[in-house]
Amino acid sequence: MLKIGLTGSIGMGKSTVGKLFAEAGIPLNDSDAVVHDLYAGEAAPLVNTAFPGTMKDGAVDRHELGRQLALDPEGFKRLEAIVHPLVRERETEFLARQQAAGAEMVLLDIPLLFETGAWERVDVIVVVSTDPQIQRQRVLARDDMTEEKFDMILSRQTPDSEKRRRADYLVDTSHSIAETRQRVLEIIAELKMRIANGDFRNA
Ligand SMILES: CC(C)(COP(=O)(O)OP(=O)(O)OC[C@H]1O[C@@H](n2cnc3c(N)ncnc32)[C@H](O)[C@@H]1O)[C@@H](O)C(=O)NCCC(=O)NCCS
Ligand SMILES: Nc1ncnc2c1ncn2[C@@H]1O[C@H](COP(=O)(O)OP(=O)(O)OP(=O)(O)O)[C@@H](O)[C@H]1O
Repeated sequence: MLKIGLTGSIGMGKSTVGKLFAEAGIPLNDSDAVVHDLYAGEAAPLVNTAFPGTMKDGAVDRHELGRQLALDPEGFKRLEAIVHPLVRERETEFLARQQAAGAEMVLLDIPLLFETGAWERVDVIVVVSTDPQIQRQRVLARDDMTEEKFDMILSRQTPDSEKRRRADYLVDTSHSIAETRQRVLEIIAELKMRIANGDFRNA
């Protein structure tokens, strides 16, 4: 089973591209979605112990957590020590399920693919990118986003230039969704060909 790692900096279009792979029939594990799910229950008491006042009705209040982290960015280390092992467990379960189902390839959407060393456990790296102006425009258009928060998140992520350099495949999201979908289908077709050619030792 081929493991494709999907990554990209904030606002580059990673989630959108992940969905396009899923629509094309590739099983997807979305780490940001897993975090959302964990915050809705399982992880909430743990996060609240480390960051008092961040639990509301049994779930993590992301706005309050984001506010506390903006005041103390060092807190990310404590938060990641709680969240990342749980995310990793869910990923392992996903892979076991897909392997049992006989999937030919799967997509792991991991925003921090390079930062956490996850790149070492995937077979192929797909990086989603666009130019910095489009990225900034997209992100600042979101509710609950400020220049400060955007800059803080960017500063915690591997630079786009390095991501592009380390990519096996690049998806440029500067144009229409239709063009992006074409690119995704092209990558899938090429990977299927490479699997058939025996290019990957794990697939
Ligand atoms: C800081 C939090 C509360 C902000 O929540 P919010 O809903 O406002 O933003 P969202 O989760 O959609 O993330 C916005 C962007 O920041 C990126 N991001 C999230 N966490 C991190 C991090 N620890 N380091 C760098 N970038 C991060 C996301 O990939 C995305 O590009 C939230 O992102 C969080 O709890 N992060 C810690 C968990 C984590 O490390 N997630 C990364 C994927 S496993
Ligand atoms: N060709 C395109 N491909 C992908 N996204 C596009 C494209 N054109 C416009 N967009 C828009 O750009 C935004 C990208 O958001 P998306 O949530 O996919 O980014 P992300 O990289 O996953 O962000 P984050 O890292 O914050 O989770 C969406 O609003 C999407 O509709």
